[in-house]
Amino acid sequence: MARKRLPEVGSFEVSPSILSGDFSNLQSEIKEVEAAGLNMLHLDVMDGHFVPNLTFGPPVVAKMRKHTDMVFDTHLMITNPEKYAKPFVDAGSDHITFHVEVVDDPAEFIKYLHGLGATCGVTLNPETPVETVEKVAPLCDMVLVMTVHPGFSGQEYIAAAAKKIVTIREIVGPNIRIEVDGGISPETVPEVVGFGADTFVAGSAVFGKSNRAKAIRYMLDAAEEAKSRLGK
Ligand SMILES: O=C(CO)[C@@H](O)[C@H](O)COP(=O)(O)O
Ligand SMILES: [Fe+2]
Repeated sequence: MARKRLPEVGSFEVSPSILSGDFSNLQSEIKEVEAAGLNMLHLDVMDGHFVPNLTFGPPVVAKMRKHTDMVFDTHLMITNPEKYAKPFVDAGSDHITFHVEVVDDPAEFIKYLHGLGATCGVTLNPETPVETVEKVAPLCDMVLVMTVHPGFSGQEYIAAAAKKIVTIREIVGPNIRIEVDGGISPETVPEVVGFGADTFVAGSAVFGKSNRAKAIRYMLDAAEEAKSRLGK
């Protein structure tokens, strides 16, 4: 089967974060969410410098790549994304999200990522003003809004940070995905759908549950219900 690409806008997508999965059993964790019909897998890359935690690098991505055609939605929480983007793409990352806080020329970097054949996204920490992504968000394929301080799964959703989605939706219009990451669950999904998000990263709310297919269904149902209720 051909490798998937970031889905066009028009659908709600759950991108389950493998950070909450069982790292000793990656193959079966991936198969379970793929069998539930998901298109994307969220890979949280941490360097112990930009964030106070460490996860994995390109060799692990290459091993995971052998087991799935899902879009590898790679969230680089690292100080030097310019240095490591290509090794991740070579290892099988389809989509690269970088933090605006650590890139000097985001527009140039977006051009570079597209040149590597990847789709790309910019993201910003909860305390980073939305103005920092104003110029470059429209150049991306998806914008990621952090609703926790990056570094760990299982943290509480920060509603004040989620409100930035409204402004970002105004900036990018309807044709670019807005992904939200941190504390996303069937309880918080309705609010972010109301703000304009369509792509939901979920660690604890998917891999933290024993029945992952059911957890994913709850999340997508909550999004669809919010959409009809709000007439979106
Ligand atoms: O980027 C991060 C954390 O830095 C996230 O992707 C988390 O892994 C999401 O986990 P939950 O908040 O959904 O448990
Ligand atoms: Fe993430």
